[in-house]
Amino acid sequence: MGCGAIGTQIALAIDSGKIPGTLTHVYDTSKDASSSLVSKLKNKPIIVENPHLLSSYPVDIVVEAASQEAVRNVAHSVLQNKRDLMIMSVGALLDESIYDILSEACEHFHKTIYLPSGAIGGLDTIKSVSDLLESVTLTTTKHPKSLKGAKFFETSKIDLEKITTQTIIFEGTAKEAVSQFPANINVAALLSLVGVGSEKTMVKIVADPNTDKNTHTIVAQGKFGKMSFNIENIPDETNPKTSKLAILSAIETLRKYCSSGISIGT
Ligand SMILES: NC(=O)C1=CN([C@@H]2O[C@H](COP(=O)(O)OP(=O)(O)OC[C@H]3O[C@@H](n4cnc5c(N)ncnc54)[C@H](O)[C@@H]3O)[C@@H](O)[C@H]2O)C=CC1
Ligand SMILES: O=C([O-])CC(=O)C(=O)O
Repeated sequence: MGCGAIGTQIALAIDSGKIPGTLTHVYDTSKDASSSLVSKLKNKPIIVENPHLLSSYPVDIVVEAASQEAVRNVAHSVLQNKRDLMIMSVGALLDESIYDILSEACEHFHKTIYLPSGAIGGLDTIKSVSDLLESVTLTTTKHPKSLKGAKFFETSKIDLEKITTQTIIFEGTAKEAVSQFPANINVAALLSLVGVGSEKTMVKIVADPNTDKNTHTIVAQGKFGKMSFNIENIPDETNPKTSKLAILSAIETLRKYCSSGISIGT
């Protein structure tokens, strides 16, 4: 579900055998996007007419790489149809009612939702010390063009076109960040879910016209000590909002899902 930057690369990884699975069906609200994806593949999946059909076939897992709205509309029915689900638009899960409904559905239908680490690392360590955490902060720096189109700019006076030096665009909680920048800061949602929650995880978003990277800096402190994690991601060529690592992390999660053998890491 979602045939953009992430969905296309996942499909190509299945087609090339890197992920040992079969891609049977795809869906995108844009027919051009789904047709363009299918045209790139040797083994052609069926394009379905509505997203609920994806889980009506006997598949093992449905992969969401579309939008928070797609998660809100389709995630529950996927679990109800007894399919596992991988979610990239993790920001949708910061709505507690959605989180609770999906979490209960996982238990009820004995299914799992997979959230790849996306564009960051360090989630394994933060997860391990979660009971001892006192603070978690995330600073994300992107080129202004990678922040374009965010809901935040509908009401803000900041004009991205006029930014000439590093400028702090937003400072606040992960909850606010994810609602104002839904396509930019899913990583804040991931950090919130494994750490101190979305009201206590603090986020700073910086626009830097002189960078060609999507940089995420995480600092976590608590009764275990202090850790910091910095990553300078190369953005995807087709969608500069999305880092190459987010795509690779989705591919690795699915590769692991489709493989047996030794599993390394927390
Ligand atoms: N967890 C993480 O670390 C990361 C998550 N993301 C998120 O993953 C999602 C996909 O990212 P990209 O592939 O880079 O985006 P993209 O914009 O390149 O592609 C998204 C595709 O989904 C389609 N789409 C949008 N709403 C839809 C819906 N309701 N149902 C079906 N299709 C729909 C669009 O037409 C588009 O073709 C986005 O929500 C993005 O914010 C992106 C990067 C990192
Ligand atoms: O890919 C990235 O650098 C992060 C991103 O867009 C997100 O978390 O939504």
